[in-house]
Amino acid sequence: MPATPAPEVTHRPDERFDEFLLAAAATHPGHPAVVEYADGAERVTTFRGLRETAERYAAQLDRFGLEIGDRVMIVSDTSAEAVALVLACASRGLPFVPVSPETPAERRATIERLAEPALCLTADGRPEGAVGHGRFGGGTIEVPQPPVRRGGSRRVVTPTDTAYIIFTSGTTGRPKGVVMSHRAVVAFYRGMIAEGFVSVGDRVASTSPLQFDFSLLDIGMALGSGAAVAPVPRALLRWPTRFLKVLRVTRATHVNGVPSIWRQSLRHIPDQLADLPDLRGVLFCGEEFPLAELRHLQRLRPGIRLINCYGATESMAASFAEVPDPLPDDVTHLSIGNGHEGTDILLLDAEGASVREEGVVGEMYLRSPALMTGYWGDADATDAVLVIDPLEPRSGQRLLRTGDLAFRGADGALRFCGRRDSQVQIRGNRVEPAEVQRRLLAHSDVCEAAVVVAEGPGREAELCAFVVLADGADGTAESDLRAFCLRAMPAYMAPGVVRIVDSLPVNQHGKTDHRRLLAQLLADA
Ligand SMILES: Nc1ncnc2c1ncn2[C@@H]1O[C@H](COS(=O)(=O)NC(=O)C[C@H](N)c2ccccc2)[C@@H](O)[C@H]1O
Repeated sequence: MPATPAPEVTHRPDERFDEFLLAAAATHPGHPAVVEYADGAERVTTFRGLRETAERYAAQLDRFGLEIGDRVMIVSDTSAEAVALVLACASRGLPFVPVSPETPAERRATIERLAEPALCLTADGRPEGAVGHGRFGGGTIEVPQPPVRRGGSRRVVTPTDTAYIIFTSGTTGRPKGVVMSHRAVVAFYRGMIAEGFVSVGDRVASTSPLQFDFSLLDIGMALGSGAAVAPVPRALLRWPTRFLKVLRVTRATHVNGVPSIWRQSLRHIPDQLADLPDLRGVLFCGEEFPLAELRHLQRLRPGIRLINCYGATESMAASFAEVPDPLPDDVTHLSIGNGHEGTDILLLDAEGASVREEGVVGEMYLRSPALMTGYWGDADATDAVLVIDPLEPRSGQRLLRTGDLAFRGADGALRFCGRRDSQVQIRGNRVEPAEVQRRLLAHSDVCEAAVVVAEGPGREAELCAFVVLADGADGTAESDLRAFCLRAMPAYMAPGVVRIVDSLPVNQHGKTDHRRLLAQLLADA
């Protein structure tokens, strides 16, 4: 008798963010919703427990008489309590603004100045003095100096109201607040759930900080499917043996994260990675996964499902593409697909005309119901990226101009090939640093590479490469790597500087930190 498929979760149209995430509480109340790692053991919060805690927090929030649209800043990593508070805020139409506890005080103050939250709640017991500052935990909220009630005119929360604001780095140094409505997030969640990555009973390990929308993807992917999210404690993530222990103890069936989270395990404890009993899916995003590392992961975990998720915070994400297993040796670029269900990614040339030919590079524009409302308090920056449909301007429809370059493969699917704004002219020739990085990664002795552009007044732009060699490849010199590039690309594309280093710095989101590499270069100049 074939096993009857586990009954999936039923959703209804235009659910609020919290209604979407708690839908499974109606059909699977006793199932795990959040599985935390606590002192070597798992601590389970069921969907019923999560809903009850969210209701307690909502009742606590009601005491402050806030108005729909008032912001609540939440300073916490992902946890059952933080997810419950996020759900409570969403149920009252209070946009949450997640900030990591390790955020430097100055940046947190900047975000607070921009967002002007009515409440700023931290997870730990630190008593906060300022008005509206307080703490949350165990279903209670304590604010020594509550905000002044301002009364208001709003009546009900609508799908176009703001669910959250994520502050991400802005090129001008001023953080940009990405405003996401209930409708946009739930539209994205529906598109993602339709891909069928996880199902009831699965456990999705989440490795991104709550302030990074990747964590919100993990929470939506898990809870929206009736599965559990298993937050990996930030302090353990950087130790491969502890990271894998968390995955083992929480019985993670799926792990979501940026590519760099796998680097140390692949290098130093591949056998432990091979032995994890429950792992059957990995979703990665945020930057390209070095292909040698990806192939290594496939060899260690035969049959594992690898998903390349592409997208920007302005739409949470945009596409999912399965990595072929095994990844053919001649593949140099991973497919990012053509947009998840309900979206379409256009490829346009500099004149705004569609690019259809295979292999021709264009810029991606995203047509989607999951687009952000705009940047918080910055209409000009919003208009620069939410542009009128270039194919039909009369409609007034807005598309996200991604700033990302791609080309179509023989299968018609898109391949990411760098950022428009990272292109540089070297001796009059256009160069995409990502292409030089990819060439270096193709060297069998190279396991990590990054290419930055050193430029300044009165000096030629110069490509500088930072390379981490694979274990045992000590004989390879910088000159060998430069010669390797020259064998496949014109001289102006070969990096003028090649630095062999022990590791590459990553930023707070786990992505290669190009700014730090540049600073290193300038400091040594
Ligand atoms: N799979 C990729 N290959 C290659 N370059 C990529 C890729 N995913 C992004 N990127 C790059 O990262 C940029 C977006 O950076 S971001 O705004 O900080 N957001 C993120 O990185 C995370 C993103 N919001 C997200 C969250 C949750 C799931 C998926 C994606 C994109 O515009 C791309 O340039």
